[in-house]
Amino acid sequence: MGKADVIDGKAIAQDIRNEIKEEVAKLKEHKGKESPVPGLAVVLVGARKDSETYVRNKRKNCEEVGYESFQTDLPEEVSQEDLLKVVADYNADERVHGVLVQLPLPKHINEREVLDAVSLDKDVDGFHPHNIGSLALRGRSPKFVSCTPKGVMELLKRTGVKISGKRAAVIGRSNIVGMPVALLLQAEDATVTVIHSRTPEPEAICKEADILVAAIGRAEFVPGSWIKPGAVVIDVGMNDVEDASKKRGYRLVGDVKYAEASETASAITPVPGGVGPMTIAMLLQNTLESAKKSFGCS
Ligand SMILES: Nc1nc2c(c(=O)[nH]1)N[C@@H](CN(C=O)c1ccc(C(=O)N[C@@H](CCC(=O)O)C(=O)O)cc1)CN2
Ligand SMILES: [Mg+2]
Repeated sequence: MGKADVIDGKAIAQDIRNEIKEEVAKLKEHKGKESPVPGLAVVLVGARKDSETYVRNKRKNCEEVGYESFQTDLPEEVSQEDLLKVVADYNADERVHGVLVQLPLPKHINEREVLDAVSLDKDVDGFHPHNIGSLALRGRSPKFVSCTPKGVMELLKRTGVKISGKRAAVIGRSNIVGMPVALLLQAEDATVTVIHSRTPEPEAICKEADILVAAIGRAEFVPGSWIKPGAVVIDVGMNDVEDASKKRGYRLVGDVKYAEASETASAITPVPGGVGPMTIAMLLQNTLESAKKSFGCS
């Protein structure tokens, strides 16, 4: 296929888990035999297959690095009040250093109120408005950066991509990916343009971008002809496309036409195996940071 280097998010995420595992072992040595370990609590509402898979993977990854994990499964019809009570209990639980509610939530739940209810000190998803808002303010840093945007930045850093002074384009302006990624790139001194559904001539903007981040959730929206020669392409999209030849009846594609873009880019993330695996690796990293603060060793 193309000439671009493949940015192997799966392998980088494994490196990060190995690093975390070592740190947890050191933490245990440092704190002695009776030492507590980092703890992550996940709240899952309803029975969406995809959410169940992500939550199962979070648990598996916690086990791999030596964390304790806690999980509460609630029925689809759970009341707002009962969900908030579970969050409040985990907020107060000393064994727990990170609390997250798996998204999306059922329609009758007020998602904003739920995200606001997660303790700022345990907001390892970084979805609390205080954490997201701090990204936008110079001189202020969030306690936690949300996992997918943090994963994008980590992939760029670990691949040795220079960000300062570069032009970046971010396609998509969602609260949990596009907007924070744009702010993080800007904080690293990139000149960032955010492209959304009303942006005139997105193609012209993309063609100028040294770093292109696609996060709109539209299957293969970006053709290879939009890529600047030598650009680094980070594809955050995870779109299901029907495919009868696959066991699960669909295959996963990104927001970028991968084969075409690989001909022009210098480096590109695949889907699957690019940004996706970094999300949980960054969640583990945030949980470790939180635990270290609570143990007084950061
Ligand atoms: N509370 C949260 N909810 C959701 C988040 C989140 O960060 N916090 N992100 C997504 C789901 N997610 C983790 O929760 C997640 C999504 C995808 C992957 C991943 O590894 N994807 C693989 C492909 C998986 C597949 O084959 O289906 C990849 O891209 O290689 C990990 C975590 C929404 N909700
Ligand atoms: Mg800031």
